[in-house]
Amino acid sequence: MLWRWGCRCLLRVVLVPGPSLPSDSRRLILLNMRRSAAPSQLQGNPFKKPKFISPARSHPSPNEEVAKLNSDIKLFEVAANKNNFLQPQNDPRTCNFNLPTKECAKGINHGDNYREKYCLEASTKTTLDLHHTVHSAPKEITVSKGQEEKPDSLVKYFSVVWCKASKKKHKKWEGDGVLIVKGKSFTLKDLEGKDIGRGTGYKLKELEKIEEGQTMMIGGKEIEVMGIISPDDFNSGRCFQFGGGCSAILSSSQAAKKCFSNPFKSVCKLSSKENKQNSFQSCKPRHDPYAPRIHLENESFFWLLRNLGRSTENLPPDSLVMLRPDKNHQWLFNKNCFPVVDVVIDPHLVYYLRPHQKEGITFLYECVMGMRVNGRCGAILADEMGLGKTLQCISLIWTLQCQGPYGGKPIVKKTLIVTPGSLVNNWKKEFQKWLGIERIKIFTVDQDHKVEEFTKSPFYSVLIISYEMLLRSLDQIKNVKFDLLICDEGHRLKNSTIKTTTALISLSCEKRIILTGTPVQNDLQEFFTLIDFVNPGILGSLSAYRKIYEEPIIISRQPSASEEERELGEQRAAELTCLTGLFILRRTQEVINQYLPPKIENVVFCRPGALQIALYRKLLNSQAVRFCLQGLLENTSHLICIGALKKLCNHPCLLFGSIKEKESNSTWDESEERNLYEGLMNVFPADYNPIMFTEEESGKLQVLSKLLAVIRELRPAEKVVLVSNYTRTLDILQEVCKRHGYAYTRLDGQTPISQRQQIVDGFNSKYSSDFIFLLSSKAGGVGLNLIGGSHLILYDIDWNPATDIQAMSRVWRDGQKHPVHIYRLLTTGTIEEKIYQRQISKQGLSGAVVDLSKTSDHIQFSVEELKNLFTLHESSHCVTHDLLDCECTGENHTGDSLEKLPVSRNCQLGPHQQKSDSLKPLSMSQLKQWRHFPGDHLNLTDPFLERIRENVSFFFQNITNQTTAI
Ligand SMILES: Nc1ncnc2c1ncn2[C@@H]1O[C@H](COP(=O)(O)OP(=O)(O)OP(=O)(O)O)[C@@H](O)[C@H]1O
Ligand SMILES: [Mg+2]
Repeated sequence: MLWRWGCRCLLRVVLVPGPSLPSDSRRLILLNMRRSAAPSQLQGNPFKKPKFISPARSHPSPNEEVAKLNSDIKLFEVAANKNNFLQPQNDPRTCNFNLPTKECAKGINHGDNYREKYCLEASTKTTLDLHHTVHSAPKEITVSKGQEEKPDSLVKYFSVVWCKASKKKHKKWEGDGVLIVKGKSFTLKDLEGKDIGRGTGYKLKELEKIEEGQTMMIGGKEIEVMGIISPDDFNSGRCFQFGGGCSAILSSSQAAKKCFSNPFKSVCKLSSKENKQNSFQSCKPRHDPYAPRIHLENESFFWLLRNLGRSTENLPPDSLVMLRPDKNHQWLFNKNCFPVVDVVIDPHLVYYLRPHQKEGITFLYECVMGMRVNGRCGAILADEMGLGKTLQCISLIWTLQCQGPYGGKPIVKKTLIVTPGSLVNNWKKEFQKWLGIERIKIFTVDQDHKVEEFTKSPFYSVLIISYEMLLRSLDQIKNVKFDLLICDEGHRLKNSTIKTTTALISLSCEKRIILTGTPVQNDLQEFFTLIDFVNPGILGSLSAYRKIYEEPIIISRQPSASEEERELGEQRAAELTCLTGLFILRRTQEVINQYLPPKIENVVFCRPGALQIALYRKLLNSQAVRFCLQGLLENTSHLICIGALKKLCNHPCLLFGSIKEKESNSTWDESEERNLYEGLMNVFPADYNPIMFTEEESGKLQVLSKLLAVIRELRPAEKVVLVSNYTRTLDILQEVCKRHGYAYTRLDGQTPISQRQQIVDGFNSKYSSDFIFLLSSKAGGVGLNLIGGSHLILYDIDWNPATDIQAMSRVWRDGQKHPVHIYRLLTTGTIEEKIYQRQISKQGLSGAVVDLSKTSDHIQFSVEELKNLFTLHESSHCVTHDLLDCECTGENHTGDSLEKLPVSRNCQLGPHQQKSDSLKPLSMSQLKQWRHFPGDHLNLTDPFLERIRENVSFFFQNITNQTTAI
């Protein structure tokens, strides 16, 4: 009834008191009052009212309460163990109220019926029943003086609202109360049971007529009768809990419904003390789960829901509501029987989230809450680069820090984020970008800000630290109880023996998330380590895992595998995918393509300079290379040869410098490198000075120089990210910048962590005058957002495709305003082409990106492979194109139709990609579909390529999100 009266003005004629009443009460009163000040009128949610503590009984200690609750839970547990938990439980002390049926588990979509049935009624019953058992009736009310000798039937109880008597036209009710009418007297009590008004000498006849809506004066107070209270509700004290108004004439559950019928009016904001007192009372979602504010951009979220077996009917389209816990979950995690409350993502964030991010947050929430795999709280979010893994995590942290499904209690107090050094401040920045500086207090660890500061202060809830610092501060970190652990770029934990992994494993935090854009997929043992880190023990012991999964899968993929072995391996792989797929999520770049500008990727085959060719020949004829090819040298000798050839491709002066360095070394005479470098110095001009290097000496440097010039000329407002794996090479590129007067900035391994974000921000700023960002891919290849640049030039190639893919993903990301141009420079016919071929065929074979830390040191080469590596193809325009078996004559081939071939970038485990119809590795096939043409082709439409063609033997080009003008 309270709600019905809630917001209207009342005009009432009230009773005429008898002559013995005080004069102010004796008048006939015309009341016209607003009723907004009484708590019952204000809040709507009676649970927010001050709790009544019976003066007749000392308040039970928290322990008593817990003991009581525990015994209740035990009852429930027994019932659950007997598989009875779907049957209604009539014992009011048990937690039967909180056992939703299947419908409940549909989760995200709670229709009205559902809300009524499970959220409101059940939750409130909990509260009612528990209060019933904890508090006894306030004796001074039921047996107050002068009332004892009269039978209860003569006593009547009413719920009322009251205010001081006044002649003001618009009055406000000041509070809820309980009116006790006995014989000819009234007593008015407030909700703490205190007498606040008395009156005697009324006519019995009039007293009998008191009814709902009636207003009257008593003891200097005006009151309005809201409803009748049953003796039971009065004796139990319940009427004092709920403002009297909802108890008497409504059954408890009805009352509950009423009290919850508008649960979104205000958000519970209780102080910690109040929180304790009202632990069963904060049962409203923090945000409106039904608010129609935003529109989902596309179908993918609905698709996900359907895939998860959830109903999409009546789905509130504009709010993001997390799955409600099912009965099992409640049984495991809701030991205190708190009412179940919707967890709703902050609409402020939802407004910005992409559909795949909403999906991702839902996924992460369900994982860390242990809803996807019973009792396991780990997840791997392996979205490709730039999909906003950071925002998804921030949304999760913010949600869990403020909300929870049980009584709304937050799930997470402290979060630990471990990330590569260059991203520590990026995380902080992202927190500020999405949540501002007030909502969450972030602490970042660096030289000047130690972990101790975080541990001593209750102020911060999120600690962001680099992997390196984590090792140094492990002891202090272990002293903090973190509820959520996020390992960014977490593929580095693939090795269980490295210190970082053991350190992180040693933390007791159960909810663990690994973020990675380049997950380990090809090495099953490393895969195990990552899985075992987030969900310890889920795959059993390592030895069991090897027997059950690893061995059969590996055997099945060998060419000699029997049909039976192949089948078994595929089944095991499928099983492993199925199990781990519950807590691994990977989406590819395609999901955000529509939000990004066009991307023009180019592989540019640069003709080597004359000096390069002469030196290359000499190196290939060296004793060291010959011995390598005969298998006569130590295992690692070929690596020295490969290293020398790679340096030469970047620039001959690098090779010159390293020979000079070696020669000055005292061990030079016995050095293996002597065999490689012998006679090489004679090939350099006699007066060669590496400091005075020229661009003409390196094919790639010539192309780079022209490329920078044309970008500067055609797009003066655009900037370039220039990436290399080597700092020495970066030195050369830096020198080129200086010579041409290009403003630049640089980030490499030597850059202090504390300065890295500043450098990135400076470059991204539209006010920055920097034209070039020199980036070491090892130091800053992962995670950085360099959207200030719209041209990215990958100057050299890495054995590991993941390293290059990571680096190339720095500019084509959310926030990029210009079409993005990516240039991968390779020296034609050299080892660089071979590495590229290996990269793409390896990708194709595995159907996955590979582990970032794999370098050539880990690669085993057969003699055949070494022969191929150590061959210079001087007459080919492009060896890679020659290998493609392309029917084109090399003249502006527009590529095969993309529809012809399955384009799968699925990086989960599963049936081997070789099963694909294509006999060729997939990526090679994909490359064939790119536009390709020789450098001397007549009609180059791309103005940038047009300008560099002189030094280029061949181009491959692929355009994503093509619009008209590039
Ligand atoms: N919904 C969004 N709307 C606008 N910008 C977004 C959105 N989500 C993310 N971004 C921005 O996109 C950029 C890339 O996000 P983020 O760094 O989280 O990517 P990531 O998935 O971690 O990639 P990586 O694997 O490279 O680290 C950031 O600048 C981020 O602020
Ligand atoms: Mg990232």
